[in-house]
Amino acid sequence: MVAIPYDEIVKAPKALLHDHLDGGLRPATIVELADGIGHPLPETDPAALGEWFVTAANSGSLERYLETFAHTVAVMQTEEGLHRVARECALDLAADGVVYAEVRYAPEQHLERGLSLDAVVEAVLAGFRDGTAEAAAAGRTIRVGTLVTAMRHAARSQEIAELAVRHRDSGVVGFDIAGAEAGFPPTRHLDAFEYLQRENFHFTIHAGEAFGLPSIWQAIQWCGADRLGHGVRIVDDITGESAPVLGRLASYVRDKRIPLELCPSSNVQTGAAPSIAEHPIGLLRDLRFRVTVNTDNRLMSGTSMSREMALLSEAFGYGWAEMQWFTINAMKSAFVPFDERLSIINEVIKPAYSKLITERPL
Ligand SMILES: O=c1[nH]cnc2c1ncn2[C@H]1C[C@H](O)[C@@H](CO)O1
Ligand SMILES: [Zn+2]
Repeated sequence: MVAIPYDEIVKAPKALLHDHLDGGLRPATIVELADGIGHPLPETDPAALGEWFVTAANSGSLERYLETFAHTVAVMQTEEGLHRVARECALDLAADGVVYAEVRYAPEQHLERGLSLDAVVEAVLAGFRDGTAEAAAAGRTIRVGTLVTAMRHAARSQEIAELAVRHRDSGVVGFDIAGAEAGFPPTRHLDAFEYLQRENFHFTIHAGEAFGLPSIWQAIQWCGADRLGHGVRIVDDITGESAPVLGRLASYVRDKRIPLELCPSSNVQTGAAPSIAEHPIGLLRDLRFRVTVNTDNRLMSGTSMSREMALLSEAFGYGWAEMQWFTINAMKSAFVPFDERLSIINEVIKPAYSKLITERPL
């Protein structure tokens, strides 16, 4: 089985739908910003801090994995901090060959030093605009859309949904709920989802990661989610080894082409999958669910979009055709308008992959 070399994956265009802004900081930036505000860190050497995040997040439990965010959220409490983190995020994704990204974060977690919700959103949007412009000037075109997240254990989702809609014309392309899943079903936030539907807005819901089918069912059938954040436990509704049989929910998800935002490394860390090689992405792709590949938290997983693709290529023997399929699936499922999606597919993704397939068949 031949895997695509990592360096070549970096050069190929990739689309990313599920990446947390507060899960993707550069370790050196955390050290500098933490120093400026007197926030104590477990490690002060950037390389050691990067390793600390990955080790601490390797807990096998979503709840413990989420505890590591205390150190990133702490340094994202000022306009300068938020702007810097967003700018660097756009630059890092562009350098990794990501041409389209939706990056999410929860504004309600960034109010500790007196910022308003709107000020948080504006600082992040400005950071993305500046990072995107710098990347373009260096010859790397990336489009970054923001998803505004509400925390599922809190009770601010209606307010956060309204915040997202208020900024829809300046870069916020969707809404999400995140945080611990068990005990916090998506239906707690039904008012917010119904409001978003009335506003013709888009949303995804973290579901089917640390909790199973009931969470996915509620996200889709009660809340009307456009996509599933993770959704990996949909495999619990698929039986039969040699000839898979889909239950009613799995059939519905596949029939309706509901996008699954799968995050292989993150799923291994939180215990949602035993290993990359045994990750349900193999089965779900074979069954032609609308599978997309994502990073979730680049810092906590020590990963990147290229690394996730490389791991899958090694584990499943995926070549350019599969990588193009994942990338087009993501672009088809993006929350930006149809014409923008189509132009990235037809003018950026397809030409690049046909060149790769011809010049370097893999
Ligand atoms: O994979 C995840 N599942 C649930 N919640 C998550 C995941 N990754 C990050 N979060 C949380 C922690 C962040 O502080 C928050 C907003 O980005 O979302
Ligand atoms: Zn996530």
